[in-house]
Amino acid sequence: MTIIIAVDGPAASGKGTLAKKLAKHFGFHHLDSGALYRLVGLGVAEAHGDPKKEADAVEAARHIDHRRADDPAIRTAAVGMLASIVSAHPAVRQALLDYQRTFAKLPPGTVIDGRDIGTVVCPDATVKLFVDASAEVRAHRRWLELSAANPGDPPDEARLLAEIQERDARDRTRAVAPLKPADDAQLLDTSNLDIDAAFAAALALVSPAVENVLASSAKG
Ligand SMILES: Nc1ncnc2c1ncn2[C@@H]1O[C@H](COP(=O)(O)OP(=O)(O)O)[C@@H](O)[C@H]1O
Ligand SMILES: Nc1ccn([C@@H]2O[C@H](COP(=O)(O)OP(=O)(O)O)[C@@H](O)[C@H]2O)c(=O)n1
Repeated sequence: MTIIIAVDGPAASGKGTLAKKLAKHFGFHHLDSGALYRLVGLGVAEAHGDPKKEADAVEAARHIDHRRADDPAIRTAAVGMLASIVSAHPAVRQALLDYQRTFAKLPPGTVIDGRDIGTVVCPDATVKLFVDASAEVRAHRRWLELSAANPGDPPDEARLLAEIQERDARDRTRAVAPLKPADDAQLLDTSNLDIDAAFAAALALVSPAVENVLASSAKG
């Protein structure tokens, strides 16, 4: 039985950082589901389509190039905004569902981060985390990240905060798979935790469930 750790949360809450570290710790596979939506957003832009048009967004979703998941071009605030617009189309979410669910089953375990992993993609996940932090803290973290990636042209922090708030509001209020904690998710606020402290807290929350499954599969 594959162990699935679902890590959801709003923009720049640190869910990707925690998901990667958890995957490394347990020797599990990691999927950044947000990268899929970012690739769709980028695909629409490159095809000169309209992200608000479901047909344009679905076309891009059917042709995403997974090899570009590490492309820095998808990490910009502008592509984050496009991702949030295309991800509100039900048919786009549907087009990406099979890939995520197939990935989730890779043995011995997977860690997937996103917005709807614990609620829609993997409602039966072994354990679910919902990572959060204040909007100001999240915008500052994203500012540090984008400034480091592009020191010659750092983004405006106030604008980043506004964009993150706009994106979160859209993600939280969309009709399909809105951003919200699953009923059985464990909440982790990282506003006052550095990366090491957040990881220690995340590990303490998920370890009991993971160890439990590992112990019962060892017994056979
Ligand atoms: N607890 C934390 N304290 C300080 N910085 C953090 C923390 N968690 C993540 N970061 C940094 O904040 C930025 C956004 O984190 P990331 O994991 O990409 O967030 P998300 O996946 O939720 O968008 C990254 O530069 C990351 O290194
Ligand atoms: N499982 C997911 C993951 C991302 N998304 C969408 O994709 C956008 C970009 O996601 P992301 O995880 O890369 O964003 P950040 O948290 O890294 O800023 C989000 O704002 C959501 O609109 C989603 O709808 N469902």
